[in-house]
Formats: sequence, C-alpha cells, structure tokens
Amino acid sequence: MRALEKRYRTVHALRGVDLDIAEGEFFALLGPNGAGKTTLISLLAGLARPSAGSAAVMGHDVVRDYRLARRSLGVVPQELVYDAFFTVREMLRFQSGYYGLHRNDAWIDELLENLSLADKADAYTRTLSGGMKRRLLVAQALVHKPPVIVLDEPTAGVDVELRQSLWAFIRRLNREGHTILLTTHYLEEAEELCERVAMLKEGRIVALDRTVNLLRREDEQRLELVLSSTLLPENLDARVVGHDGNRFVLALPDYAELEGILAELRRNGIRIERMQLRQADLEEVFIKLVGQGA
Ligand SMILES: Nc1ncnc2c1ncn2[C@@H]1O[C@H](COP(=O)(O)OP(=O)(O)OP(=O)(O)O)[C@@H](O)[C@H]1O
Repeated sequence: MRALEKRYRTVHALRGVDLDIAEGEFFALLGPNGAGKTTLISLLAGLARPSAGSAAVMGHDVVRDYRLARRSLGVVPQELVYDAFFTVREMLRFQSGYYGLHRNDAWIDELLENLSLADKADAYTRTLSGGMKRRLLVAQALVHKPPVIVLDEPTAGVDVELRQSLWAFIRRLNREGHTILLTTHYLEEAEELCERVAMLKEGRIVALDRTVNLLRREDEQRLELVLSSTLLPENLDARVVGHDGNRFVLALPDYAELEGILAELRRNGIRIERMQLRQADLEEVFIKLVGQGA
C-alpha cells in the first residue's frame, strides 16, 4: 500500500497509509472502532476504490489488475451474509465455481473437517448457529486456496474451543506459506499469533513494528493491585494506567519506587489483598499509543 487514501463524502477514512506485508507473514491490524480497518480491507478486496494512492495484492494492483488481485485474496468478512436456500456443501461448490474450480470437493472436505463443519455438510445454511455461520464464512473465503487470507474480526461470537481449532487451522495455512492479515479486537490473540502489528488511528498508522518490539518498547513494569479500597491516595493518581473497582494497575518505571507506593498505601490505611508485578501487555501499549481501549 502506498499513500493509500479513502474519502467517503464527509469522512476521511484513510489518510495516507504506507504498508508492506511480506509473503508468508502473520500480520495484525489493530485499531479502535472507526479507525479504518474495514475500509482498508474493502480497498484490498476491490469492494471500494481508493481516493488516492495505490494497493496491490501479490503484485496485482487492486484497481488496474482487479481480477488477479481479487483471486489472490480470501476475505472473511465481519458481518454474516449467507444464502438460506443452499446447503453448506452446495454453497461451497457454488463459490468454487465462481473461481472456475469445478472439482474442488477434496479441498471442500478438508475445509469442512478443519472447521468442524463436516457433519453439517448437507444442512441448509439457514439452520446453522451463529458460530457455525461464521465458520462457513471462513470456508467460503478459503475455497480457492488464496495465497493471502484476510480475517476481519473472525472470532467474534465463536466459542473458546472453536476459536482454538480455527486458529490451529489458520496457523497451519500460514506455515504452508499463506500470508495472513488479521484484524481483531482481541489483543491477546494478536499478541499470541502475529509476528508484526500495525495500529491504525483515525486513518493513519500510529505504530508499526514486530509484536515483540512493541511490547519491549513498553518495558515499564506494571504493578497490579487489588486493594481494600476503591480509591487510591491522590499522589498515586498519576501512575494509574488501569482501574476497575478495587483493582488498580500502576506504571512502575523503577523497582525502587515500589517501596514508596507501599508506604503511601499503608499511611492511608489501605490494605493490599493481592499484588503482582508483570510486563506491560499489548493492550496497554495499544491504549497508550491509540489513546483508547479496543
Ligand atoms: N460506506 C461508507 N460511507 C461513509 N462512511 C463510511 C463508509 N464506510 C466506512 N465509513 C466511515 O469511515 C470510517 C472508518 O470506518 P471503518 O469501518 O473502516 O473502521 P473500522 O476500523 O473497521 O471500525 P470497526 O472496528 O468498528 O469495524 C468511519 O468513520 C466510518 O463511519
């Protein structure tokens, strides 16, 4: 992507995005609601045209070389759209035909197996549960074995067990050479799966780095406290990076400052019920850079 921009009437959804994702990478695109993630994916998939700049998928320009770009891409969309009058298998065959693949049943079976939909192959799509429909969307996006797989919030509404098996499958495809671009609100997921992360805010990339580097950049320790009080002594306020009831997360740039914090709590008669020291996680880095929660 080069200086990629998208304007809708009054909204400047993307304000000049430069981004290269290497073949075989597992890449995460993070950002708060409205940051421009879905817009960026729509431009890659040819569902919308850039207002300025350019983008290419596997070297194919998304405007000039639309067909090849589209063919190189499998997009798992955010919202559930499905045709109620097909069975799962018919749906996937139909989708294969769209790509000119007429003997695709071996791959379709493998998809169904890996997405735990094998026993639903002959069920009408309207009878599937929400989580099953979502997995069907994944299967649909992958029928043509695209080299680049884009997942837009794929695990929303998918239970933990299936989420695990979905990720195991996507990981396998990544090991086999597929490039994965993931947008997610589950930051732990991005942290666990992705080698590199871009954070988008108001249509611009505000951070782009290897996940480990982003985490290292935030090498401050975090002091997690569960206290007997829901209020903290005033002169500790500046340290607070997280707060929920009587649970507080404080920034601790230096271990030596721990003593002062404990003394301050004691002076105010606040008891410590639980205490833990840890590294900052991706969510905290994200909030600091983007200025709001995901
Ligand atoms: N078709 C459209 N017409 C007008 N404005 C749009 C359109 N699509 C998106 N926008 C606007 O562009 C901005 C970026 O939206 P986008 O959906 O890309 O954000 P997002 O990062 O995907 O958010 P979310 O996490 O909520 O999915 C928002 O201000 C949105 O209202």
